[in-house]
Amino acid sequence: MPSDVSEERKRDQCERSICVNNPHLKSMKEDILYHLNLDTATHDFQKQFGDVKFVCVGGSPWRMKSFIEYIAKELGLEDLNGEYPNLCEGTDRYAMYKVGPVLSVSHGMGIPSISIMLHELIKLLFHAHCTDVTIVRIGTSGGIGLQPGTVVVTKEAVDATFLPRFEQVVLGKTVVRGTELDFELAEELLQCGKELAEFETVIGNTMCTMDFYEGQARLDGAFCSYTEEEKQNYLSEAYAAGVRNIEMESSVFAAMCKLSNIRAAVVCVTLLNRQKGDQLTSSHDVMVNYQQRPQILVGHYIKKKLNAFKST
Ligand SMILES: O=P(O)(O)O[C@@H]1C[C@H](O)[C@@H](CO)O1
Ligand SMILES: O=c1cc[nH]c(=O)[nH]1
Repeated sequence: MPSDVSEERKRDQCERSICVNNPHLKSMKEDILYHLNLDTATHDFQKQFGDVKFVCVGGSPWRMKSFIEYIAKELGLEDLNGEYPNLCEGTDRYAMYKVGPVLSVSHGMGIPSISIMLHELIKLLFHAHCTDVTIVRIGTSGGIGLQPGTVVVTKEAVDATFLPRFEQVVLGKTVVRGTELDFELAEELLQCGKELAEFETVIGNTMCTMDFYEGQARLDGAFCSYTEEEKQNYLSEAYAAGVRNIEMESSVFAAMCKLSNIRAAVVCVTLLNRQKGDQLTSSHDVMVNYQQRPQILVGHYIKKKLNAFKST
């Protein structure tokens, strides 16, 4: 049987429970999620996290704290003292907050950083016996051919050659993984953008790069070996391939969520139009406003879903 068919079957059997595919886990007495400063010996994961249905992740700990404050208010779950403890206290690698069924986790910058966090987060959800979880990356990005402040819901996460794949080196060999996201979820999020009508929301491909400067064809890094014209040609090729924004985590995020059978989406605001420049010149207030947009959109989606659960 081709491996993708058996993988598909395995996934169907899981029925939206979290899939980990590691035979070694069973023989471990305890599991230490080192970078989250959580472990199965001293924490009851099922009790603490078993009710999680929505996970939002983003690069900055500050953004993920502000998201939990926002969603708590939206869901009427505000803490009277305004206290939202960091569940990863004791490590400064990542920050994690929870209100009701919503978990908010920071992942730092770039593929290696989000990948480590996702390994540990996926195991956390697995140990907690969570089911039917939706995970959304709420991030920032550089746009192509879009007004700054536009929110892009990712259709496909592509690499720097515009292909929907993520390459991981395992035991010295390159393993290529698919980066499909949940199309239905992306459509629902786009619809939420339309309902809100507070800012432009579009669907498009997101290019995930290994670097912010040369990797994203910037002219303002410490090194640059190409001309402005070559930069513009590359961005035009990306646009022609359906790319509407560029960031640094979507491909591994999509690949790992797909492997673990978690419904996933990427929603990033564009901070600038890369065809017009490289430096981020908007004021602090404008940047803060832009960063809130994916939070507002995903907050609307979560509220809608929870209201729908209630009425069934
Ligand atoms: O979630 P964030 O805003 O961190 O995502 C993008 C991609 C990189 O991590 C970072 C670069 O500024 O922003
Ligand atoms: O241009 C940008 C802006 C935010 N994040 C990126 O990765 N690129």
